[in-house]
Amino acid sequence: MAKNSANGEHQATKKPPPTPSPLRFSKFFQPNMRILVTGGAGFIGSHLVDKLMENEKNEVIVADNYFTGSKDNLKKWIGHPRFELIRHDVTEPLLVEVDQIYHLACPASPIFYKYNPVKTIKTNVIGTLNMLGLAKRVGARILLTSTSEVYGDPLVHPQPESYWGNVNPIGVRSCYDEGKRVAETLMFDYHRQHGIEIRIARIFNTYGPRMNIDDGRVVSNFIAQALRDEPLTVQLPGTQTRSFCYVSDMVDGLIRLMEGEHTGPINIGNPGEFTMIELAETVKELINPNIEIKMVENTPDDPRQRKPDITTAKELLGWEPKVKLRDGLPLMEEDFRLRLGVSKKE
Ligand SMILES: NC(=O)c1ccc[n+]([C@@H]2O[C@H](COP(=O)([O-])OP(=O)(O)OC[C@H]3O[C@@H](n4cnc5c(N)ncnc54)[C@H](O)[C@@H]3O)[C@@H](O)[C@H]2O)c1
Ligand SMILES: O=c1ccn([C@@H]2O[C@H](COP(=O)(O)OP(=O)(O)O[C@H]3OC[C@@H](O)[C@H](O)[C@H]3O)[C@@H](O)[C@H]2O)c(=O)[nH]1
Repeated sequence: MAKNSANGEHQATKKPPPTPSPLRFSKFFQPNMRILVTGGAGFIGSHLVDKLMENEKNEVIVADNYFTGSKDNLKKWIGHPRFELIRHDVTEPLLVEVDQIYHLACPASPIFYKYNPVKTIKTNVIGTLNMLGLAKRVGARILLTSTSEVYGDPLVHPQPESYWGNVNPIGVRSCYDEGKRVAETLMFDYHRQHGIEIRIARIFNTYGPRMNIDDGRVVSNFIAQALRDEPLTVQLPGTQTRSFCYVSDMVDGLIRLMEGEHTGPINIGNPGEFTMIELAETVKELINPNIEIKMVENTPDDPRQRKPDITTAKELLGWEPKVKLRDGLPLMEEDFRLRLGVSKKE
């Protein structure tokens, strides 16, 4: 068992970080916090950018290759003096002077991460190496958005951070879940070997406005299907469970982790657990009671259960989610209605 890693006990021999720019000590220059968000044009990333931009002391730089993200998600910030957007693939090195790095860049929906698995694993491994190299060079603190998928098809339920997981290393999901596991390893090796300040969030299924309409993940699929009067496609057996976190809660957890004193890994997710049949029934009840629920084939290695143990997040970050599924779904419905051009029937 890992020795309580969530308590930040992996301190090891620390080298001092590089000396900050002389401007940092200038009496006349009050520098802002310069923050890089990789994958900031995506779903969680763009909500994180919105929150970071609310603080006038923050300058935000987004680096994204637009594989699953879009400039549209950031349109309100383009042209803002504290905001910069760079088309950049994290598998290539990046040199920017920053104080913090939120490293999110990686396709997250299974249909997208399986589309080009070699690219997905390169994004996780080479992309994380590049961002760690940057953190080392400029002395930045770096937060990795890891995933509940590091627990694979978990044999321990709910999943605490101390659980090492049950992952198929050669399956069709491995490019993502093994990729994230290696990314976590790299984070800790840079921390132990080079004294880099790291933070690791293990994110559980997150949903909310701005998800791609055809993203392929279950909540966006069901809402889009309900609004298009199409059957809700529950993949067999339908008894598999997930725990869904609303995006504003997620962003709050990520910022607390970055600003706090603990390396993690820390689970960030909502412990409310639902079977996929229950989720379909809830969407049907809330959005379109006339819709059919259809059972369809599943894909290999689909985890049968998933629920975060968030004791660590509560204790170390003072964080817990506030938005219940029944309250979050209508907020997402509103956004999907606008984008699909489907108005509510009176
Ligand atoms: N949403 C979830 O339920 C969830 C759960 C666990 C972990 N995560 C993690 O959170 C992060 C964000 O997820 P999301 O749901 O917002 O996904 P998303 O697909 O909406 O966003 C990912 C962003 O990364 C960009 N990107 C992908 N590959 C890149 C590359 N090589 N270089 C630069 N940019 C690249 C995409 O264009 C996109 O803007 C990911 O790291 C994901 O693994 C998400
Ligand atoms: O239309 C659908 C889509 C999906 N599903 C089911 O819904 C469950 C959740 O599937 P999703 O594709 O939304 O997401 P998964 O939980 O499999 O993976 C996610 O996990 C955490 C993150 O790292 C990623 O966002 C993603 O990999 C699965 O059991 C899947 O079989 C359906 O029943 N119907």
